[in-house]
Parts: sequence; structure tokens; C-alpha cells
Amino acid sequence: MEPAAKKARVVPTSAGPCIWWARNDLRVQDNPVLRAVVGAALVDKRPFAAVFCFDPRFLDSSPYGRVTDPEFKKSIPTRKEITFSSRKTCALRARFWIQCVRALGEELERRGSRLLVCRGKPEDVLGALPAGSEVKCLPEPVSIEQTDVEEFVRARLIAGGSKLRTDPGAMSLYHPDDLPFHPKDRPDSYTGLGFALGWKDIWTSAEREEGAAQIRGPVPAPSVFPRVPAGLQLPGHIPADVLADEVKMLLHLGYSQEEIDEVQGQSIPEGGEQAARLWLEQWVAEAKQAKPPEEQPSAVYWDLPCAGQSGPTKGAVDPMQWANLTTSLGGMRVSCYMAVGCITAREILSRAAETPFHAMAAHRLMWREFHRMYAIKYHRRVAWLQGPAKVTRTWDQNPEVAEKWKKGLTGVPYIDACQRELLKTGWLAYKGRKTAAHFLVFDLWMDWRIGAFHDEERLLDYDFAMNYGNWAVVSKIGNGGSSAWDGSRDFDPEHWDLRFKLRAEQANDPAGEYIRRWVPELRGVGDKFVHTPWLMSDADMKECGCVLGRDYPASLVGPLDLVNCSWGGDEHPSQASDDPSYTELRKQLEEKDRELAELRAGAAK
Ligand SMILES: Cc1cc2nc3c(=O)[nH]c(=O)nc-3n(C[C@H](O)[C@H](O)[C@H](O)COP(=O)(O)OP(=O)(O)OC[C@H]3O[C@@H](n4cnc5c(N)ncnc54)[C@H](O)[C@@H]3O)c2cc1C
Repeated sequence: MEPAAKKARVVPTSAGPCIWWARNDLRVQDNPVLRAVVGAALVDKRPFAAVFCFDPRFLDSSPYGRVTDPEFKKSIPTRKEITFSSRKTCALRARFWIQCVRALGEELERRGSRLLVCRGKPEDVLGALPAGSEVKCLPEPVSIEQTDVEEFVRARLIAGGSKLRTDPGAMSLYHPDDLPFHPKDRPDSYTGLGFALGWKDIWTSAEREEGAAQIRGPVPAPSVFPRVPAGLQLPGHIPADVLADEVKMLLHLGYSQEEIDEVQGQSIPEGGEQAARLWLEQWVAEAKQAKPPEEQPSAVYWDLPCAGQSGPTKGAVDPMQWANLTTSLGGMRVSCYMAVGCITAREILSRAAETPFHAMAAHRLMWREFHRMYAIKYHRRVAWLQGPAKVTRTWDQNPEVAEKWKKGLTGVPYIDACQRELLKTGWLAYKGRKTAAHFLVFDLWMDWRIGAFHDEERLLDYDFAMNYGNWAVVSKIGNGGSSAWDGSRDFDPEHWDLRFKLRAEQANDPAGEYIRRWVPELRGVGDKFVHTPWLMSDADMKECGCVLGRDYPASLVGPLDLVNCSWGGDEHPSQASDDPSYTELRKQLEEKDRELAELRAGAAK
């Protein structure tokens, strides 16, 4: 039985249909919004349909910022238009969305209902509903652009004699009514948030105190669907034959043939709720067989100093270590499904509880929650250059450097491998995103928004709160104070942080398998130089057929010494200063310094 409405409902005699405006909640299971709207339609004996809009504002190339306010009418007076040459959604992610929307339509049809898929601004599409319609949707309070769209839709519906209602649904782990604080007062540190919500130690354990804030369990799909409204026509409706064909759909959404050809050959996870659930079930099955995290093989662990960090640890378990990424420890790879709402954090957490990775899943899902709450609290300030902490710094916007970073042509092999993996697959593991972001901000000194906007375009799992929240952490422009956002504000002109990070990558992947996979120019380079090609002599370059500055770019940050890396007085544990091969490398490095500086200057021209 569907839930009864909380208050007595006043239904106008000319009642129009009940509409579920599907947004990033593309599923029928664990969807409280869908249950509520279906329940209301059944109680009121009104027809029901679902509507999804491909909104061109969120697909096209656009200046950075608020596509919903192109004339800056709602903005602060000092706002300037900035163009960072990124699309809001690349064709690869559009492909994924198309699959997810189509899968939802098929699921609703199997249940005797209907999804109308339209291309157009939601206010234009839903604004054409007959008077007396009642539209319900999931609000997205994390994103100023999405809250703008909600306002536009609400205004148009009211003008047309209809209504918009919202329901927090299950986008967050916690329902807002269950939080022990107002969203504006949420603790600024991750640890503090964990305690406030009753987690005993959110970093290491999934245990919760008695009386901890409740996490609602998943709810089933509606068991019955009301009749579909007869003859409902909406502007921008996409014909079934176009929707069924990915290429026709991409053309219809405004992607060029060239963009479409490129992404058709790229492999992505299958979109849709069923595929998401299957993905999760496979992870659960594997995780049940796996050793618990503490018994996993160890690695050299080094994290960039963004949100509080300790020195390098040898023998620690690094879940993000490259070799672990294909195992249950490395991650669930569910983020793309969560971003479109094919599956919820609540369902994932409840399934993960059956595995030895419960604490790990809780910790990561709580980071998601932390970022959602951060975005709700700081809202439009999240996308400002200076961030909520109003950090003043000089930021470079050099478009050539930006393009090199985006395309993975920086001459730093690990960074280039990360950036190219992102371009080819729409995916990058957390530590790759973080290292590439840190490199852009603290080694190339670029405006962080260029990177965030690029990730917005490219990530299959793009989500406003996760993307801009994580960029704020890396760029250290969060709310400041004694919190996870504080970290160190020190500059690092010697690239120590980067060098340590690359050194850890080198120690954990000595043959550079990850680099070779994504940077074909370096496949012939020997293990000794694959992480540090700037150390090759002319003879080495000739022998392996990879000449720096010709076949592979010279490093944009010069030759990096990964040997003499130390941080805060701590020697890198894998750095054996008496290792003869390193002594030799050091010598070569000095010789190469001058030569490569020249190469770099040449490449920058
Ligand atoms: C610069 C940068 C940009 C990012 N942009 C996005 C983005 O647009 N969308 C996105 O979903 N994640 C983003 N992340 C966070 C993180 O990289 C991904 O959530 C994670 O890699 C997804 O892989 P997974 O599903 O295997 O996650 P798991 O490690 O299995 O974790 C499970 C889920 O927990 C959540 N989660 C885990 N880590 C984080 C984190 N650091 N922040 C927020 N949520 C987290 C995600 O929903 C994830 O799917 C970004 C990180 C960085 C450093």
C-alpha cells in the first residue's frame, strides 16, 4: 500500500494529472518521491505520468557558472562572465544518461505506466501541462542552477493554475527531518559531522551510538500505478524511434557527428536501475569472498596535504593503490549510478553491511553526505573562485596550459595517464582525480575552476556537490577554520607534495603499468624512466624511440627529483639514500636539469 498523504488534500474539481518530474532519481525502487506522487494519484483517483526533460542548458557549451542566469540578473554585482571552453555535459555522459532514461521508461512501461521524455527547459515542458496538474519532484538544494530551475518551474506552474511540490526523497543518506541540526549549522569538519550523527568513529568503524540519527531503510517500488492520462502532449516530446537510437538521440541533443563518432567506440557501464543493482550485487558477492581491509596487501601510502594528512607510511593499506582498484577494496564504482539516481546511498549501505567492507562503505558514503551538506550550506559560494573561505590568491588562467592539462600533455607521466583515462572512459579513481587536481592548482598555479569545469564536462559520475566539494578540498578554498577544509595553506614552490605523491606511485607501480596503459608514447620507455622520462639521456631516448619534446612533451614543471623527497623531516620510507641506483639517478638529474629547462621553454612557446 502506498503511503497516505500527510495532510488532508484539497483536490480542485478540475484536477489535472499527477506528474512525477524525474530528475536525478531515475529509478522505481527506493524512490520515496515516486511513491508519494503515485500514492496521491491513487487516493485522488487522478491519472499519473512521469516526465523527464533533457535540458539544453545543461548540455551545451556555456560560460562557467550559472547557465540559469545568463544575464546575471540574480547574481552579485561584481560577477563577470568567464569562458573556460568546456561543455556542461560531454557526449559520453549524455550517452549514459540516455541509457538510464530509456531504462526507466521501459521499467515504467512494464509496470503499466509511462515516461514522457522531452528535450526542452523543464519550465517550458511542464509549464504546458493542463491547469490543475500537480507536479512532484526531488529538489536539488546542493546546486544553485538546479534550485533556479525549480523556481522557474514553480512560477510557470502556478501561472498556469498548477502546482509544484517537492520531497527530499532518498538523494541523501539522511532525511533532513532526521538530522539533529539545521542544515545551515552542520559541523564543518568531517569528524565532527560523524560524531553529531552518532557514528562512533566514522573514519574506521560502521558502529553507531545508541540514539544515533536514523538512516531510513530503502522503500519498495509502488505496487500499483494509476492510469496514464489520455492524450497528454508536451512540447519537445522525443519520438520513440529517436529515443531508442543512441546516435539519433545524441544528434537530437545537439552533439556533432564528430563528438558522436568519438564516443560510440568508448566503453561505459550499462546505464539504468537494473544494471546498477546488478553491479552492486556483483560487488557484494565479490566483497563477501575478499579478505577484510586490514589483511589486504600493503603499499606505500602517501596522501596529498589537502584535508589533514600525516607523513608517508610504509606497509599501510592503501585502498586506492592502483593494483587495488580492480578489487572490492578499491571501491564500488557506483558513483555514476548514484549521480543519476539509479541506486541510492541507503540501499548501498544496507547491502555493504553484509560484507567485511561495511566500515569502508560507510566512511565513503559519509564523505558524499558531507559534501552534500557543504553544498547546501554554502550554496552559490561553492562555485566562487575564492570559495566560502574567501581565499585570496593569484590564479593563472593560461588557456594553453589548461589545454595541456585537460588533454594529458603535461609531460608528467602519472598526471597524463590520469587525465587521459578520464577522457577515454569518463572515470578516474579518487586519488587520480585528487592528484591531477592538486597538480593543476599547486604546481601549475591555475584557477581551480578550470579543472572543476573540465571534470563537470567529462566525469560520468559528475555531481555538483561531489565535484565542487572535492575541488574545494583540494584547492583549500573551503570554509577554513579548524576543520577538514583547513589543511595547510602553505605554498610549495619545490613541488615536494607532488614529488612525494609521484614517488609513492613509482614505489607501488615500479613498471609503470598504469602509465603504459594510458600513455602509449611511453610504452617503449624502460621501467627505470617510465615515471621520470626527463632522466633519460639522448642515447636512452633514441634507443626506446621516445624523444622528449618530440614524441612526448617535456614536463611543464621541469624535471622532478623523485629521489630526494622528504616531507616535514620524514624520509620517504621507500627512499634508500644509499641505494646506488638512486645515487646514479641523482647525478643524471643534475646533468639533465639545464637541458630540460631549455626543452620546457621551447615547448611552452
Ligand atoms: C577533484 C575531484 C572531483 C570529484 N568529482 C566527483 C563527482 O563529480 N562525482 C562523484 O560522485 N564523486 C566525485 N569525486 C569523489 C570520488 O572520486 C568519487 O566519488 C569516487 O572515486 C567514486 O568511486 P566509487 O564509486 O568506486 O567510490 P567508493 O570509493 O566505492 O565510494 C562509494 C561512494 O561513496 C561516495 N564517495 C566516495 N569518496 C567520496 C569523496 N571523496 N567525495 C564524495 N563522495 C565520495 C561516492 O558516492 C561513491 O560512489 C571527486 C573527487 C575529486 C578529488
